[in-house]
Amino acid sequence: MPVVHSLDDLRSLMADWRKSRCSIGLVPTMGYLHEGHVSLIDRAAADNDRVVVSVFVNPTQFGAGEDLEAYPKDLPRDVALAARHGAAAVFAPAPEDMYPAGYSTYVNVEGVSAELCGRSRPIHFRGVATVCTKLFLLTGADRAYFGEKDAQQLAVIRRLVADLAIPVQIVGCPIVREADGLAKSSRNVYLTAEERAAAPILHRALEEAREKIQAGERDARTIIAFLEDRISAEPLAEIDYIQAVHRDTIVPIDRLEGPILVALAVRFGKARLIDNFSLDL
Ligand SMILES: Nc1ncnc2c1ncn2[C@@H]1O[C@H](COP(=O)(O)OP(=O)(O)OP(=O)(O)O)[C@@H](O)[C@H]1O
Ligand SMILES: CC(C)(CO)[C@@H](O)C(=O)[O-]
Ligand code: BAL
Repeated sequence: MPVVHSLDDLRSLMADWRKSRCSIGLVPTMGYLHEGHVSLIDRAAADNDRVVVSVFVNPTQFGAGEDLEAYPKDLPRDVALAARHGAAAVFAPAPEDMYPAGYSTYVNVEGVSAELCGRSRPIHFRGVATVCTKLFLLTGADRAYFGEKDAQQLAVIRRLVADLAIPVQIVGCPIVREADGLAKSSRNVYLTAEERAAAPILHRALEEAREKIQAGERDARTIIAFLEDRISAEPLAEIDYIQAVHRDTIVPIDRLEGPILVALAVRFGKARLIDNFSLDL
């Protein structure tokens, strides 16, 4: 399976695939692949003739003081895993090829980027939208696969391709979890043993909140206060945000009605973990 580093090599490989009338699935990742990524690759391989997995720790989505340098990497392992799950190529560009000297063009998806992670990571979604636009244009993919763990990212990408009329179908894939409910994340490696043992509180609390809503609770503040109480009782947890929003527009809501997303970000030591659930009410 080819590992492509340059933009020109990627373009010519995609042109070959197109010439053979193959449909193309794209799975954008930052590498250090786990079962969450694998579920996206499996789905892409089931839906498309060819799958390209991108592995790129995108510098423009990291703010000052975030973990850009520390982000875990293991390209040989990623390549082997992607190949085993049916990928036909891995695209692993260098930052200076994606952002050469003089680079000045960014994609800003307004509104949907503002709340949740946008509050504490103000430039994050500009970087995500920019790199994803570039990946969509470079690959000409028919479909691109994103995890529901990053629910706001999924909403940003859906808005982006609708607004810019990019002809790629965006496919959302369910959250893959550890046996104790913790959402799989490359950043889980930052957790100490004590923090790892405490982190499943996020999923437990979200499940309890979901049950309350399913039992009829419709006041968003009640649900958020419940989650704040449950999570702040864990001494290792430091809440970044807990919010209830409309799932597509990411606008905060007071009443839990329609397509809702209840999402949180919580720090455990060096790891900032995100999780969520969504319901159609
Ligand atoms: N547990 C998971 N279940 C489903 N999809 C996931 C999961 N974790 C990541 N993904 C998806 O994989 C894609 C690439 O994500 P990324 O490489 O940032 O992995 P990550 O584990 O989420 O990393 P981090 O948590 O450190 O940001 C994204 O679309 C993301 O939503
Ligand atoms: C979509 C993405 C690969 C863009 O860098 C990243 O934000 C991620 O891994 O979710
Ligand atoms: N999965 C989102 C990538 C990031 O946190 O930068």
